[in-house]
Order: sequence, then C-alpha cells, then structure tokens
Amino acid sequence: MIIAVDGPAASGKGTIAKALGRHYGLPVLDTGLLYRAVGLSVLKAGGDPDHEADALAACGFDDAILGDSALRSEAVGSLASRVSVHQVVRDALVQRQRDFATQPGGAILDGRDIGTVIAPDADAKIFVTASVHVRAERRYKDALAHGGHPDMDSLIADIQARDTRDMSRDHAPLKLAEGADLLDTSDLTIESAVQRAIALVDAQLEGRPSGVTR
Ligand SMILES: Nc1ncnc2c1ncn2[C@@H]1O[C@H](COP(=O)(O)OP(=O)(O)OP(=O)(O)O)[C@@H](O)[C@H]1O
Ligand SMILES: Nc1ccn([C@@H]2O[C@H](COP(=O)(O)O)[C@@H](O)[C@H]2O)c(=O)n1
Repeated sequence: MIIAVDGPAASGKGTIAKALGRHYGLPVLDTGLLYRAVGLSVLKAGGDPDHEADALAACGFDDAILGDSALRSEAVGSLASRVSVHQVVRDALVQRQRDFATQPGGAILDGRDIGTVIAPDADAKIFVTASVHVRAERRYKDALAHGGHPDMDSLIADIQARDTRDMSRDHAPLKLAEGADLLDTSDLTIESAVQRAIALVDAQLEGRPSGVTR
C-alpha cells in the first residue's frame, strides 16, 4: 500500500505522514529532506542553486548529510525550493523515491509531487494545506522553541515566496493530484488533523466517498 501526502511548506504534512506511518505500520520518507540535502550541498560547495550544473553536481550528496540539523532551517528550505525547479535535479532523485514507495509492504511519502509524479497510482492521496498565516505561526513557534529570534513578517514572506516558486515551476509543480483529498489543517489541532487524515485514507482504501470535494 502506498500513501501519498503532499502540500505546501509547514502545512503539517510531515506530522500527518509520520502519524499515518505509526497507524498503518508503514515506513515514511520525507522527500523534502532530499531536496534540502541538495540545497545544503550546493551551499557547502560554494555553488549557485539557480545554476543547473551546480545543482546537479550536488545530487551526489553523502547520505550522512541527511542527519545534519542545518537541513531543517528555513534558509535551507528556500535553497531546496530553488534547486528543485531543475528537471535534472528531480530526475536524479526520482528513482530513490520510487524505490522507497514500491518496497514490499508499502510506504508513505510526503512532499510536493508524490501523488502527481512519484506515485500517481498511490492507493491513497492526501493534500494537506493551511493558511499562510497559520503556517508562519507554526514556523514561528518552532523557531522560538529552538532558541531562535523569528520575525513573523519574514516568515510570511519566505512561505509566500516558496509557495509561488513551488506552484509555478515548469516541472512537477505543487498541485492537487487527481484523486487526492484536501485536508485544511488551519483550524485543526494535530490530533484532529491526524484523525481526519486516517478517516480520509480509510475511505479512499475502501472506495467510499470521503465527503470532501476532490
Ligand atoms: N494541525 C496542527 N496544529 C498545530 N501545529 C501543527 C499542526 N500540524 C503541524 N503542526 C506543527 O507545525 C510545524 C510544521 O509541521 P510539519 O513539519 O509537519 O510541516 P511540513 O508540511 O512537513 O513542513 P515542511 O515544509 O518542513 O515539509 C511543526 O512544529 C508541527 O508540530
Ligand atoms: N517532493 C518534493 C519535496 C520537496 N520539494 C522541494 O523542496 C523544498 C523543501 O521541502 P520541505 O517539504 O522540506 O519544505 C520545497 O519547498 C520544494 O521546493 C520538491 O520539489 N518536491
């Protein structure tokens, strides 16, 4: 069984994907980490994330970088968004994601193009979203909790810039996949968002109408 979880930055898709993983007993891949690893590798190599050849060269990153806490920063998220516009970068990462998706027993992947490109035939697809303001507030709280000094206006601007780039790029833009259910978490607690996601997945697996517009 493959479950695809897509959505914009800080929508809560990773939280939901992990909870679905625990509920269904499936391994989870946060595919954004792969793009973040490419972005951070370009930075470390002194390259230009907007330059296709520099971004491609960074795709051969050492997997040890996946454990680097620097990957989680908003700055690296922005670099990831810039390298991810290059088709050559997406091509370099696609097989790794498909191998994870098709492992025996099934898998859950979260990202931007899981339901559209990586696993278009996934058994269940959820598109998680939330308002820009709510997403920025979540980042704000995260940064405070980690001892940072976040600025709400910059967080809103970063999220809007990332949304625009991710949704308007030529290759694998972020959009609602065919057959995906929309889950707006703006007014939901984590617990209720997870319960709603489980109900949507169960309904899709059983071929029942989920009660939301597709
Ligand atoms: N429904 C919710 N209510 C409140 N906080 C939430 C909710 N869902 C997620 N969060 C919190 O918001 C933050 C971002 O969530 P998460 O990392 O799951 O988002 P994401 O979409 O995977 O982000 P990324 O852009 O890093 O991929 C986390 O601190 C998480 O605990
Ligand atoms: N399947 C994916 C996943 C991510 N990206 C790009 O990486 C950026 C960082 O992703 P996070 O989920 O960690 O926030 C994101 O803004 C996308 O540009 C992607 O293209 N495809």
